Amino acid sequence: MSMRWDEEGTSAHPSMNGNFKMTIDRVTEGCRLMVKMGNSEDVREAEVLSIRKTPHGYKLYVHYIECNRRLDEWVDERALRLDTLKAATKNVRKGAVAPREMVTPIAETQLETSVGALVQDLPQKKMPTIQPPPARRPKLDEDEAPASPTPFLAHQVQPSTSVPRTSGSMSMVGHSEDALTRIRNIEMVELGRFRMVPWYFSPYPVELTRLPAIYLCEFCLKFLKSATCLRRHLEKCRIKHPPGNEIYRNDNLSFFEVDGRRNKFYAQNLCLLAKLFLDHKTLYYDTDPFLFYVMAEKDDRGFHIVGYFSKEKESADEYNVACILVLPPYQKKGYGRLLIEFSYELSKREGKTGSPEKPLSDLGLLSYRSFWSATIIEKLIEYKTTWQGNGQERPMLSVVDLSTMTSIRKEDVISTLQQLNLYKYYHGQYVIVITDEIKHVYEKMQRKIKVRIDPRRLQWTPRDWGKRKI
Ligand SMILES: CC(=O)SCCNC(=O)CCNC(=O)[C@H](O)C(C)(C)COP(=O)(O)OP(=O)(O)OC[C@H]1O[C@@H](n2cnc3c(N)ncnc32)[C@H](O)[C@@H]1OP(=O)(O)O
Repeated sequence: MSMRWDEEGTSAHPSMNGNFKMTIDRVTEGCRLMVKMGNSEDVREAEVLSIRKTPHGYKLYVHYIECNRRLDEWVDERALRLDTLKAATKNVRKGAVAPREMVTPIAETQLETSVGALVQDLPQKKMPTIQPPPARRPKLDEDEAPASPTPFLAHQVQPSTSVPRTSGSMSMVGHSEDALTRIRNIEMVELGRFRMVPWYFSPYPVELTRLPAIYLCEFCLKFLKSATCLRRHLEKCRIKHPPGNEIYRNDNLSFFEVDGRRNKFYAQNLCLLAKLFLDHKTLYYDTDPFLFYVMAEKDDRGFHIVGYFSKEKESADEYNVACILVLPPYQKKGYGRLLIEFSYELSKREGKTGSPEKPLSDLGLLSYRSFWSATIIEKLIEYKTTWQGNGQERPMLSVVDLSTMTSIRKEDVISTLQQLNLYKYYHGQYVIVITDEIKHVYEKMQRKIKVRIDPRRLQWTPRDWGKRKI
């Protein structure tokens, strides 16, 4: 449900009539109401996830219904359409959200903190105190830790309910409904020459969640609390590329294979960073069973991380990608497609078919659909145009053939053909139909794809992890 703020008219805002004070008191975590979105004139139905009292009134963290969580935001109480309030239907977990009266008002100076044009006017977040979790948590260096030690991660991200897998770079389970992990906790990340506004929660040490920005070494991904600490770190840090073997280089683009067991520090830091932009994954600290394929761009200062995908050393479900990410400054430029293409090149070398771990995010689905379509259409067109059968009839091309040629799992081939409307039931069997229209789609796609993976440049031999110690 969405409407324009203008159409509704600010005069209808309940703050204009006398019962505003009374109504705001009825707003609780879990309730729903119409809210004016921060960066537009749209008004959408939203769920209130958290409420803070500030010297200027209330701030509310809201999730817009049927929208991706990366649009969740802190809004001013004036953005609320209080006359549309619907009481909370589900029980808010005890202890997950601080009752309003327990929240300390935020100092005015803190509210005005801003770092660069990208920073939103967010209050410093004060999380409710939760029992500190058991072992294995990322740590700030001793000399970099804040003077007063605070409980570490305010939340153990590993879900307590039963899960199919309890180790891994990230699990597909645990699209957390916990109020705490539904709230973005890091305001800004500085990585190399970029500043990025995170999309989602990531379990960085709680000390860092109170800062206007956190600073990451772009080569080893160590997180630091200030630009000064980063400067000091950079004087010592000798690494100029991701750890592990460089297994591919074409012009200035490289891929490094990072073993999650041998390079635990890097792998964990990579997962923490990635979680800021991955919503539907839960972070674990056991990176041993994973390999991380990090794509980096080279210049005279070193290899700068662009994105990565992780892959289980041994996947019972034959997944060839666990998590995939392109850092926001590099998104929508074709790098996601390159990562996906690379993952299938690895599968081809392994002589296997593969598929990404489910569920896919909205952007993941778009990217995979686009890659699968382009790859399958390419094979169909190649097949149609290159057949030299010396007058013999062309043999039928099957779904299994397409799957073998591309390493795209059979089910994904079928769903792509269906989506492209190329899979038809004809005379009692399914046949693949290549239309003229699809040739135009193919030409358009070819024009769009600027860079591709060159398989000849891949220096990599698959390993049998079953025989090795993971
Ligand atoms: C298995 C899993 O891990 S699923 C999780 C996937 N990862 C995430 O969601 C993390 C956050 N998102 C990302 O990191 C990136 O958006 C990725 C990796 C999904 C895609 O990377 P990008 O470099 O942006 O993708 P790329 O530029 O190659 O585009 C690939 C296709 O997706 C489409 N696409 C990508 N982003 C968008 C967007 N924001 N809006 C619309 N279409 C988009 C592109 O148009 C393109 O399709 P086309 O060639 O038909 O035009």
